[in-house]
This record gives sequence, C-alpha cells and structure tokens, in this order.
Amino acid sequence: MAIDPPLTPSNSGQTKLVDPYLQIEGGYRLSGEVTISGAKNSSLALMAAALLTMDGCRLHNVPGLADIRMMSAILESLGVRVRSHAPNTLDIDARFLSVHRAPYELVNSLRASFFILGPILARLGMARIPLPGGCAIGARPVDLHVRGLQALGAEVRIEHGIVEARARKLRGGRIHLDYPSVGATETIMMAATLAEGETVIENAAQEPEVCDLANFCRSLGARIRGAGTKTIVVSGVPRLHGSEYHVIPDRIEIGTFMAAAAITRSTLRIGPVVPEHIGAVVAKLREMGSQVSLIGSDTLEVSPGRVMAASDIETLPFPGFPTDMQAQFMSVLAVSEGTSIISETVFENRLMHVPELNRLGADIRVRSGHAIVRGVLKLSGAPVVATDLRASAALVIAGLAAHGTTTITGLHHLDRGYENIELKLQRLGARIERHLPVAQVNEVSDAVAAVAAVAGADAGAAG
Ligand SMILES: CC(=O)N[C@H]1[C@@H](OP(=O)(O)OP(=O)(O)OC[C@H]2O[C@@H](n3ccc(=O)[nH]c3=O)[C@H](O)[C@@H]2O)O[C@H](CO)[C@@H](O)[C@@H]1O
Ligand SMILES: C=C(OP(=O)(O)O)C(=O)O
Repeated sequence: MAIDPPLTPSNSGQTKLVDPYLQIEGGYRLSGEVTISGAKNSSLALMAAALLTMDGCRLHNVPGLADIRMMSAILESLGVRVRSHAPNTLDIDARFLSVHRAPYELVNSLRASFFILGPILARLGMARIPLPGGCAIGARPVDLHVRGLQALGAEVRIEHGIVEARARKLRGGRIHLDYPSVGATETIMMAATLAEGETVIENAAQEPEVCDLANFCRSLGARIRGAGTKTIVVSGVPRLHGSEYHVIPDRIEIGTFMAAAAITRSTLRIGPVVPEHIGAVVAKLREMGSQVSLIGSDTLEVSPGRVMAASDIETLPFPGFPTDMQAQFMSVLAVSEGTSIISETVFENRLMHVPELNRLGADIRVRSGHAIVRGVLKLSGAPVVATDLRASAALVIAGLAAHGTTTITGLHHLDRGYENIELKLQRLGARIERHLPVAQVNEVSDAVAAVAAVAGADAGAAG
C-alpha cells in the first residue's frame, strides 16, 4: 500500500518535504543470516587513542557511520591525516597533531568527541575541547573525566562551555570513580598511558569497549592491566608506536537484531558475536521465551519459543543489561504476554520512545522514571519520529511487527549507529525502504555529479 511521505506546512502556506524517512510494511517474518559491523563505541574511542602516537595506525572493521565520519572530521581539524583505502578500514596518522582545540560545530553532535581530550592533553600538554553533544538522553556531565585528569596532575577549568586542560607532564595517580563511567574510564586510561608512573582506576567501567580500547593501547605499546575488571592499572611509558588493529563486533547491533528476530517470531543467525559481550541480553531474551543458541564459536541463532512473555528489565553498567538495548527490548515487551517494568537507571531521560511506541498501539506508561509495559496483542503501523539513536532502532523493530505501514523520520539518529540497516533487514526479507524527499534526491544527484567531476577525490572516511 502506498502512503504519503511526511509533509510540513512551509511559511508560504504550501507544503514541502522535510526529512528522509523509512517506510516499513510490518507483520512479516524474517529469515537468514546477518553480518554484524564493528562496534561504533569501540571505533570512536580507538580513533581518539590513535592520537597518542606519532606513528600511523590502521583500524579494521570500522563501521561506515555518520559518527565515524564526524570523528574523522574532528581529527582532521586537529591536523591529523585520516584516510580510508578499503571499506571499513581507517588509516590515522597523528604525526602532525598540532591543534589543541576542537571546533564546537563538529563536537556538539557527538559525545565521543570528548574522548580526544585525554590524548591531546597527553601529547601536547594542553587541550581545549567544547562540552560534547551526543544523544539527548540525560544531562551527561563530564565531572568524572575532569576529576580523573586532575588526579593525574592536570589543571582543568570549564569556561564558556569549553573544557581547558593543561599539564606540562601528566603524573600517575589513584582515582576512584563515583560511578563506573565508560567515557571517564576511557579518558583516564588513555591519558595515563603517557603519564609518568602508575595510575590506578578504581570502580572502572568493565564494558567490552573499554577492554577493546585497552587492547588497542597495548598494541601501541601501552602497559595496562585489569581492563574488564573494576580496577585498571596503567604504567605510563614515554612514547607509543603505531599498530594495526581489528575492532570488536558491535554488541548493540547484535542485540538489536536479536530483538528483531524475537518480535517477528523469526529464526535468524547473527554473527560474528563475542558470547561474553552479550550475556545479559541473551539471558533476558531466553527468560522472555526465545530460544538462543551458539552455532560454532561466533554465530548466534535466535528462534521463537511458544510465547513471548513479560519480563522486568533494569539497565545497569556491564555486565548488567545495557542501557543501549533498553529501547529495542521495550518494543519486544510491548507485544509480549503480561506486564513488564523497565527501569532505566543509567540515563535519566532515556524513555522518549514511549509516546512513539504508544502511537503504534503499545500500552506503556511512565511513572517515576520506570516504564510500565502492558503487552498488547498487536501493533499497528503509523508515522513516528525517532528521538535518539536507540529509540530509532526500537521504532524500526516495532515497525517490523506492526500491521500495515510505519514511517519513521529523524533518521540522522539511526545513521549515527547502524551501518546499512535497511539493506541488512531487506536481505532478511523485511519490507523496508528509505525514501529521500525530492529536494534531497536532487541534492544527492548534485553531490554525486560533483564527486564524479573530481576524479581521485579521497573520501577520507570509513565505509
Ligand atoms: C560513545 C560511547 O561510548 N557512548 C556510550 C557510553 O557513553 P558515556 O561514556 O557518555 O556513558 P557513561 O558511562 O559515562 O555514563 C553513565 C552515567 O554516568 C554519568 N556520568 C558520566 C560521566 C561523568 O563525568 N559524570 C557522570 O555523572 C552519566 O550522566 C550517566 O548517567 O556509555 C554509555 C553507558 O553504557 C552508553 O550508553 C553510550 O552508548
Ligand atoms: C548513547 C549512544 O551513543 P552516544 O554516547 O554517542 O550518544 C549509543 O550508542 O546508544
């Protein structure tokens, strides 16, 4: 069934197209095998860590995402050379890192942009980074990053929205994080690699992306122990060298496809996976009634059980249930039998998908930061708006199950974190298409023509 694209009234009283949108015809089963991309949140941290060395680094399995392109642009604004000679491979050469301040226009859309603070400070003795952007899912302060750098001897002040850190030479220190912040653990760990002496980070984040960053830094010659536990010890070295490194698979993309399999009652094979990275998500899906098994060492098979049952979820730091999977599981619970309570404990404003899921026929109420999800028999397609990255994935998943047509706008959120999501879903049999408004189609054609005219132009970004 054809539907009209989203329209808004313009000032002149006429209507004009505003946004690309996804159109999903829901209610169909999926089948087949999907290939998982490299982890966004690892890749972004690794790109920042590549600033720690004067030698070149080559990263493999970097996903082709808007966030990666934005991070590439940020690094290039610092005098760093970023090139992509093959799909999903990024060469980063920070020999000429010379600029210690990052432009606000680039930094304000990306939380991970703040990860460059520690490496620039360690390399240049000074860094000026605007407070970061990213998903609007809470206040997202940077006090733990700041206190960590202060414990390493840096002078840090925040004025006019810019964090300025100075240290002629960073010294090892002992830091106890009030909360196991992923970003703060990564900032401190990176800065400590080039500090004089030993740094101990207590109550460190244990997320797989922290381990991946530690492994990458070790491949550069850093001395780091304990990543993946609550205590990380970094012994500073005078300099780091280049390396070639393969990013881990994206555990959040894996979980998103697991949720897609569950809600459409389909059998899907998903790989590559690292089983230890997805324990909480696998356990929850089994509790809800899905069958999940490991085929070989790195492929997961998800298939439907007799019913999908309600289950409570509390988001927690790793190894707990990830906040980045909460929205997608809410979609599945919306059509599961019984009532579930979802408690989002990591970010205070990460339930913005609730009204949009309700628009698709879900029955979800929010009370004191908890979502009470009463399972309904079916969802029905409707126009909805993505409010953040994982909310957009939740709407795609809900759209796959909803009867009729769902249109989703706000796709810039989705494109931050999912590589070729509609192509991957189409290959599994989903009826999903991206539509570009006419004005944008023209812009794309103009851009393609311009690129074709500049033969040999270097894309300068992954994917
Ligand atoms: C680019 C990236 O890797 N993003 C991930 C990273 O974000 P990010 O690194 O921003 O998440 P954190 O682990 O730092 O945040 C967790 C909690 O700690 C609070 N906090 C954090 C830092 C600070 O200085 N002070 C403070 O109070 C935050 O407001 C939040 O409530 O981990 C989150 C938690 O797994 C994920 O949802 C994000 O996808
Ligand atoms: C919240 C996320 O990303 P960011 O921290 O970059 O906003 C996410 O990946 O779900």
